[in-house]
Amino acid sequence: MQLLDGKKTSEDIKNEIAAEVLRMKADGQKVPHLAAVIVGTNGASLTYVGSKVKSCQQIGFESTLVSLSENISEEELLDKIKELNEDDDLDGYIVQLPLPKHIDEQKILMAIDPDKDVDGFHPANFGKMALEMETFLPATPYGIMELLERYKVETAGKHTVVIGRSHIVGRPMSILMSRKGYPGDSTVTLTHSRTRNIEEYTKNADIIITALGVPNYLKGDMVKDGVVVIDVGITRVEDASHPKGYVITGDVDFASVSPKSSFITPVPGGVGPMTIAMLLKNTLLARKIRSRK
Ligand SMILES: Nc1nc(=O)c2c([nH]1)NC[C@@H]1CN(c3ccc(C(=O)N[C@@H](CCC(=O)O)C(=O)O)cc3)C=[N+]21
Repeated sequence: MQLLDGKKTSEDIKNEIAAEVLRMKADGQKVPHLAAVIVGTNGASLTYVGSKVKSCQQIGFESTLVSLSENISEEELLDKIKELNEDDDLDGYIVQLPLPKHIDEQKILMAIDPDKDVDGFHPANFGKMALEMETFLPATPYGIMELLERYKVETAGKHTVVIGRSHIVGRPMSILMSRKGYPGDSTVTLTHSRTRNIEEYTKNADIIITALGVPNYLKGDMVKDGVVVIDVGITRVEDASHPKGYVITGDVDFASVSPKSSFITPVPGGVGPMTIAMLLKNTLLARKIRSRK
């Protein structure tokens, strides 16, 4: 069993980006500028946005945090988005999800300028991804592809089973793994809440990618020997014995699954940190594309 160390790999990637930022500076070029919009004060969202800002400082990016009230109207948020689209100094931004219920998420994501959509959530970018064109790949799936590549995990002709069909993880992941080239060329099954007898798929999978948000869902008796397991789940489970009052728990029952696996991501320290690194990589790409125009 080998750990796919997302913490270390994300540090490697950030160091690579930092070196490139230094070169840009030495050339007198503008450094990448990323903004994050956060509506309300969800604890997990704050943690994520906080580490994004910290990472920007670490690698020499400019960053802006746009903190908005939980009670902001959809119209006001759309005005803010328009402002960010028109801000020539800004290379890319994300609108942290989920948004409060009174705001139509789809409408907001559609309003983001696709050239600044470093999350890769806009339909134009999602379409480009599916058609194998150059674009911003959604950060979490992109991070998983990067982990597979850096650890030289074989994917061609393998049976990949994705659990979960969310627009930001499961669905794009299923597309990326079936795309031509490496990592990809996989035969993909996309399973979800309406799938019957899911173990029949997981037991026959060479690679399993779980994006469910159900702590410890995948058990050792659901997988075959030698399986590659990617755990996208990050649920805060209350635990009074820990200083923060919770533990971050994945979708995979690590104790029973890891002995049967060839490669496996830990939680925390797996896919999560990779997501942030790839968001930064997308922002670097956004800056490069904008500097050509
Ligand atoms: N527009 C948008 N884009 C996103 O990419 C996006 C989003 N909204 N909304 C929320 C989810 C979640 N997400 C995480 C990223 C990093 C960690 C991460 O670094 N996790 C650490 C643990 C951090 C902790 O202590 O909570 C780890 O797994 O090791 C977690 C979660 C990005 N998301």
